[in-house]
Amino acid sequence: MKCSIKAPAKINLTLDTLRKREDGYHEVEMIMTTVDLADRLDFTDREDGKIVIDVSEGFVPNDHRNLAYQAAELIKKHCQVKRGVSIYITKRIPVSAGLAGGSSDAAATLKGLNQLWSLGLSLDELAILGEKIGSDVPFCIYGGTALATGRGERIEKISSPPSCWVILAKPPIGVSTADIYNKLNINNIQHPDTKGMKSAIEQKDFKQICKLLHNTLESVTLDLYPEVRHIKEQMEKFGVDGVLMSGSGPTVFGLVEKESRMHRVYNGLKGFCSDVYAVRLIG
Ligand SMILES: C[C@@](CO)(OP(=O)(O)O)[C@H](O)COP(=O)(O)OP(=O)(O)OC[C@H]1O[C@@H](n2ccc(N)nc2=O)[C@H](O)[C@@H]1O
Ligand SMILES: Nc1ncnc2c1ncn2[C@@H]1O[C@H](COP(=O)(O)OP(=O)(O)O)[C@@H](O)[C@H]1O
Repeated sequence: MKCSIKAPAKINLTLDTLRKREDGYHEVEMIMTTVDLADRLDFTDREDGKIVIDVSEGFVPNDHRNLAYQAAELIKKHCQVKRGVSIYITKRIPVSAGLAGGSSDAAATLKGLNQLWSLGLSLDELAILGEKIGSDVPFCIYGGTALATGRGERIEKISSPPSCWVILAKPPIGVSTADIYNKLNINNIQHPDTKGMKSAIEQKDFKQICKLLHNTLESVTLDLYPEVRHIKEQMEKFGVDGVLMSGSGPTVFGLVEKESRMHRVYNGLKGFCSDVYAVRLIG
């Protein structure tokens, strides 16, 4: 038995940090949406009970550190499955980028094994399993567009924004999410207008969506890594309609309505940044 699942990347249209919690996590409020840049996971059933991971990119761990491995182990134990699985991950989402690549692979693994082993779990049950792996995993289970609260694991689906081009540019650095949250000064934050963004999305008001893009982690990463600030400035210079850093970074995304403008921004960024993608918003 075999099956394949796509694992799309996410971007944060807003990311608000409300307070630091006693468990070390931050209470957040963020609007996330999926883009059509995706990893692909191929699952093959094994009779020997083992979980075997192989990844197209050699530097991504293929052992218990891989979030897909953790997801497979978790659902196998939860449902007392005796069978094993080989998982081949074709990576297309850049790693440690703020695009939830690992979380999306974990979510795809929960969904893929639910299908492969005919476990009959609902999306809500998969999301509850997923939050044990990481705060972004429940969102990746549902996909689409959502308001995420709590530490990011409480998901309320909202309507889709109007589709547009999304230019993603990642400088050649990896950012630690824990490090960025730790360096955030919680008493000196400019909060996004989350409600305003939600209603701009409902009204499919592209201009207002671009105006309200805001991420409280952005200034921390921009101050630490000037190359991220440089990419943001270049995106503005090439004429994107809206620009923001995704998650804890370092990927910066630009929203563009017109295809001709998308080509101009893409080509301009390609001149000095090797990791650039032009994709569609699919949330
Ligand atoms: C910042 C965001 C925004 O979508 O995305 P990425 O930049 O990772 O894509 C998320 O909040 C990241 O979610 P995720 O990557 O799943 O984080 P987790 O594994 O749960 O947590 C990693 C570490 O980040 C910090 N953390 C995470 C989530 C949160 N609400 N508060 C935190 O303080 C904690 O120090 C935690 O140990
Ligand atoms: N399947 C996976 N794909 C990518 N990275 C993974 C995976 N499993 C574990 N990791 C590890 O998770 C860390 C964060 O990866 P990723 O999810 O790409 O970042 P982010 O949360 O910033 O989007 C990296 O250190 C990477 O080695």
